[in-house]
Amino acid sequence: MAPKVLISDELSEAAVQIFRDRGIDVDFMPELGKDKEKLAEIIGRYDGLAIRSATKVTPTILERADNLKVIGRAGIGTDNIDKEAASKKGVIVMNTPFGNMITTAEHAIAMMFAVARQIPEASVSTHAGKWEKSKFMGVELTGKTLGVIGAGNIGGIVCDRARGLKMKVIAYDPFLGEEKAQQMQVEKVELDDLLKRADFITLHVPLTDQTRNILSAENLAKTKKGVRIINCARGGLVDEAALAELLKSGHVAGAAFDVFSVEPAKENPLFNLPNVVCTPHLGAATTEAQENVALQVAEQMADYLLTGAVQNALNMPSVTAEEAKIMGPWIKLADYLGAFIGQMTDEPIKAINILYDGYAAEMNLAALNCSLIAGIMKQVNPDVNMVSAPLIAKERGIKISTTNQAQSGAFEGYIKVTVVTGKRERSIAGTVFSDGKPRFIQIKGINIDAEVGRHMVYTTNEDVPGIIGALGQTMGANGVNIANFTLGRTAAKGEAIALLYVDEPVPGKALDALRATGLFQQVKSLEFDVA
Ligand SMILES: NC(=O)C1=CN([C@@H]2O[C@H](COP(=O)(O)OP(=O)(O)OC[C@H]3O[C@@H](n4cnc5c(N)ncnc54)[C@H](O)[C@@H]3O)[C@@H](O)[C@H]2O)C=CC1
Ligand SMILES: O=C(O)C(=O)COP(=O)(O)O
Repeated sequence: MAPKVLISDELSEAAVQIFRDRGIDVDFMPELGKDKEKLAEIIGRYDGLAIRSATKVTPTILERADNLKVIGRAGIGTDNIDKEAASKKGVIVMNTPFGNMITTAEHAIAMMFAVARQIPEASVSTHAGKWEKSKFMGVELTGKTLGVIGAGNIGGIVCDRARGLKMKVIAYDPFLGEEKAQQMQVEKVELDDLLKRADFITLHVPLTDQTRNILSAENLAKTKKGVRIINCARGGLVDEAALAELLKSGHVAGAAFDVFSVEPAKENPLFNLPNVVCTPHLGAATTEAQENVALQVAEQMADYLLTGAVQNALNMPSVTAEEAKIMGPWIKLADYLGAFIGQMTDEPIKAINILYDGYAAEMNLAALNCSLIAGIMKQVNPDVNMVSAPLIAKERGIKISTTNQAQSGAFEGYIKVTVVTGKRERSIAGTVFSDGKPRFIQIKGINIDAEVGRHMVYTTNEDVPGIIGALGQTMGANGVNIANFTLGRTAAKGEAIALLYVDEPVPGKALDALRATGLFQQVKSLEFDVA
């Protein structure tokens, strides 16, 4: 059945066409962004959800999103998505980090001009036939100091455009390297220095716990008298009430805001103050940007739903379409290795150590790790997937380490996983043969060559005569048909293991009967997600 995607925001219709062209069923219901009850009611039907900033993806929505695999944000900011809840639910969150950055930077520059020359108010007055030429005295930008808070993609473009306007640009961004700042020809400063020196301040940081209220009442009070403040990033970054007071007192000469702490903003402390320019979150609102982000998000979501390729995800490593194709069997192998060891382990896991050898070490290890950890964690919670597994493992305090090494043996490459519990260490290794089939190649250090079956039985025993007979007889007596089996041992009369392939899940009484023979140290039925 074709995957189903819901578009619950005002995306360009270009996205609808892309989904359809790629064989995805799509419902275009932009009104749902404002109707959280209705969204919660129907979200369960969809594999994908495409949004902008109006749709709030809350834990309540995610709770009902039983089929959801991917949320695509046609834009940059994802503060309207509860990413932790999405990760726990195993839903990938992706955005389009570049599609609207130029447009948004241009809006910030436009807002800076608008507030420097009071263009909106002058326009309203002129329309009213007032001709108030002396009322609207402005300031020049040339030679003024622009303080940029957050010099990433958008902030970086703003810096570039501002330098073109002959402004002196200073930037506060703890993650901006000195070398990069030099390349951008901006002076990297501390926040207090920026607040003290800037004639104009523009914000370009995401809204996070660290940036919330970054222009607090206290920080606003440190600004230079006559400063003008532009916010085209997010509401919540500036204390709007404190700013309103400083505007009224004349300490702040003007403000230009595109974003507000509550949106849609029906009322706000900044509304109706002189020289405050407001736009309704128009930063990304150009035909070019909307086309870019809609096309990109639809392609990315379709790629993921149809091929497993992951691009621009915030809670999952990227996997290109090409990698998804080559790595498919290896991702499956990682899942099987995890599933094997997860089913064998009853005690709390302390650490998972993963070794990648040869060919395997050259792959996208982050994605293989996610699959392997998911294979293990699924045994405890069947809802875990590649997205949620690392988070759940971390929550349980499981230490994960990976090592990679050049080809060391007969195989072109392999993966070996060792799980450490309070009682023991257990390991299994596997590879993918040229037929594209994953194989287990070593269990407990004993070499074996075993394909992966849907229903299997694993036994360990001392290598003595009569074991195979006992296995066959006991299974037969309990109505279990053995399709195939594989054996391995350390040495003659040493430790031996057997893997049986059976047609159906093995009944408990058959396993008990095997145990009752007294011939086996371990008897365990195993299930694998084999198509
Ligand atoms: N008004 C609108 O329509 C639009 C608004 N935006 C907003 O703009 C934000 C920035 O977008 P991009 O530049 O593309 O993101 P980005 O990730 O390229 O840049 C953000 C920068 O902020 C810096 N940063 C993070 N924490 C900081 C802190 N505590 N103090 C100072 N700097 C910090 C980062 O180091 C990074 O360089 C988005 O997160 C979004 O909220 C984006 C697009 C449109
Ligand atoms: O991309 C972003 O972060 C934006 O804020 C744009 O928001 P919008 O898609 O216009 O609702």
